[in-house]
Amino acid sequence: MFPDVQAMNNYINGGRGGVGGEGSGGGTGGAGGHGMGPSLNFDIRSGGDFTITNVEHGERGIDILHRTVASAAIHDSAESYPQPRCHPETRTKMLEGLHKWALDTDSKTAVLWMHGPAGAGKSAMMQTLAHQLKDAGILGASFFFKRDHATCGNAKTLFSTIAYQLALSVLCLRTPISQIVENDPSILLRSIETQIQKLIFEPCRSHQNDDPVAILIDGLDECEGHEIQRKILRAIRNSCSSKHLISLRFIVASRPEPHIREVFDSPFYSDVHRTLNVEQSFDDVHKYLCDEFSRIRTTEYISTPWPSSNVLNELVRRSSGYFIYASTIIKFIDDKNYRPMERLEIIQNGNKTDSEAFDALDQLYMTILCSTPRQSELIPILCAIVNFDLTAPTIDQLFGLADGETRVLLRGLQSVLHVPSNDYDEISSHHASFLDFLDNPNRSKEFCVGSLHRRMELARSVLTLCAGHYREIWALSFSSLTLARRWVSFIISLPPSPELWPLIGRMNPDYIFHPDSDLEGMLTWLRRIPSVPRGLIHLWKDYEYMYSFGDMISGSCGVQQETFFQRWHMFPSPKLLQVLASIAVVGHPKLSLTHTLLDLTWDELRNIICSLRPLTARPLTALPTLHQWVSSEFYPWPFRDVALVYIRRMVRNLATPKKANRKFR
Ligand SMILES: Nc1ncnc2c1ncn2[C@@H]1O[C@H](COP(=O)(O)OP(=O)(O)OP(=O)(O)O)[C@@H](O)[C@H]1O
Repeated sequence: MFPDVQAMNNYINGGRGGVGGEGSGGGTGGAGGHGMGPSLNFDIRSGGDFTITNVEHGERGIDILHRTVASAAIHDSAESYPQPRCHPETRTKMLEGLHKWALDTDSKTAVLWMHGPAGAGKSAMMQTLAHQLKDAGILGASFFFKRDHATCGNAKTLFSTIAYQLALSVLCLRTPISQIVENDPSILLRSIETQIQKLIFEPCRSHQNDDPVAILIDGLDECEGHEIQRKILRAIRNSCSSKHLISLRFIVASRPEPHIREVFDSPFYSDVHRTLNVEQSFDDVHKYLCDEFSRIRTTEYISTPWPSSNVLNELVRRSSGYFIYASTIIKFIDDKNYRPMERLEIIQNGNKTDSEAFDALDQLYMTILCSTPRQSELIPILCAIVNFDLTAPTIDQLFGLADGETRVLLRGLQSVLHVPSNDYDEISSHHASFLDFLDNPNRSKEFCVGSLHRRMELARSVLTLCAGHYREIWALSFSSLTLARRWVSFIISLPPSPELWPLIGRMNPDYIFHPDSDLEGMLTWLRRIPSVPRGLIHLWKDYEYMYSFGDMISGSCGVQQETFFQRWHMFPSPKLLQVLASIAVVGHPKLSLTHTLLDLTWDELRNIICSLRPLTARPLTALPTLHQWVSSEFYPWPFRDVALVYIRRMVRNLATPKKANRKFR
């Protein structure tokens, strides 16, 4: 299993019909008895993230597999639209070479590593290649990693997503892959080595397909964790040693990060892979710019020849042959809020002295930022965008701005930022290089958001927001949840500063208890400084205890509830039993739910849970397990009470119509 994965497998078995009635004499049989509804068995494993797999009895493996798929990672996913694609007649040679290699059944190599710097055009090539291979009928699967994305930013579903696509694209693999999952659905929660082995290599070893099958993995460096990235490469390599009836061709694209290069350069990979460096291409950029300017001329009814060939050549030179520069200036010039010719003039008037690849890009970003009004208000917003994934309304709230103000402030940055027109998608950068640029003081100078001063300013805004009321609708938006989850890691990345203590002490715990909150990290951070008030450490120790309480229960070897209380000569209060029942039912990271549903203040909840600390701190304390709390014969009523509170709440929610068009994730 992945480390830190919590999993719940629900096995849902179909209902049984009642026995038939008895016949009497020569008459007809009596009516059938009562049937039994479906039964639900669940098994819970502990860890960090939580995955629920409902396995319906008799369900096909392919359907079980489908539910784990990271659909946004697939090359033609609607969720990730628009994906970068190569402009027609660009990168043709490299694409042809890749195509040929993927088709070559005699090739000695089974893995190709495509590398190139940020913005070189790797993803655009991988997208284009995926479509070409699909048309040629040899695309087995694709997976496009996206940094920090919930499903595409890590490797948890990499091989199940690939296996699912293989089952659909290679006819002879459909039944074996489906059968493997059907026989053992827990395969989807195993280590990546086991998954690749069982879901991909074993079926390919025993089934025959004449054509090779290509598997494209883009942006390996965007997958969370260097060690996982290495593991993926090792797992792929291991497969090359065994004989398959189906020839698999892996194309892996990434930036040339040292830890990835090390794996490919090691003897382990020596004779099974090829490399392809995505190099600069001035001709391709020239072609792209010519075509794009011609398109803009037509759509904007510009009759004069524009731009002149000198200007065009200068732009090509400044791009250093990389598309990131070219595509950024086209987005800047093609902004429907402005006149294209004036926009091009702004670009031309930027400082022209540097020729290094990304100096030109930096100048471009500088020029774009300098052309925006209200820069001093813009910088804190950019700092928030660099550190968190946020929607425009969340940013309005974070900085106490009037509704819609963030959109107004970001209007001039459309060429570098994607600001969705709806209120529930997060603002993102068109290209990661813009965020890298903003973070680096040597590059972005006065616009830099990576300085300590800027980050402290953001920390104050975040903590002030988190000290306030937890608004339910606001809290349901994905971006505010991201903020609530990530604020701890952001704060503890700062050097400790006394000016933050009062704000940290005033935080509303609704923002604290989330599945990914690093409370231990926060406490370590606070303890590092001798001047931190003791009361603050005490408060956070309590929070940490409250948060870890559920873990203690689930990790315990288990004793009966009444044994537990008798052992410590304790007579549990009704409230304590209700709190335990609620934690057992909704889980400990969701303490906010227990606090709201049982109508307890945070101080009350803290006192109740922390009253158990002296008992659980004693060595060899065995706590009842979750199951024992829930099924207690000695104190059964708190569970009944809690169940009633929850049912009432659910009925009330069902009776309240939801706001139309609001997207909850
Ligand atoms: N051949 C091309 N034709 C048109 N646009 C391109 C081409 N190649 C890249 N681009 C554009 O250049 C920008 C950067 O390209 P891309 O995202 O593919 O780079 P990358 O090498 O994958 O970068 P990173 O390593 O940062 O992920 C994108 O906006 C993309 O649309």
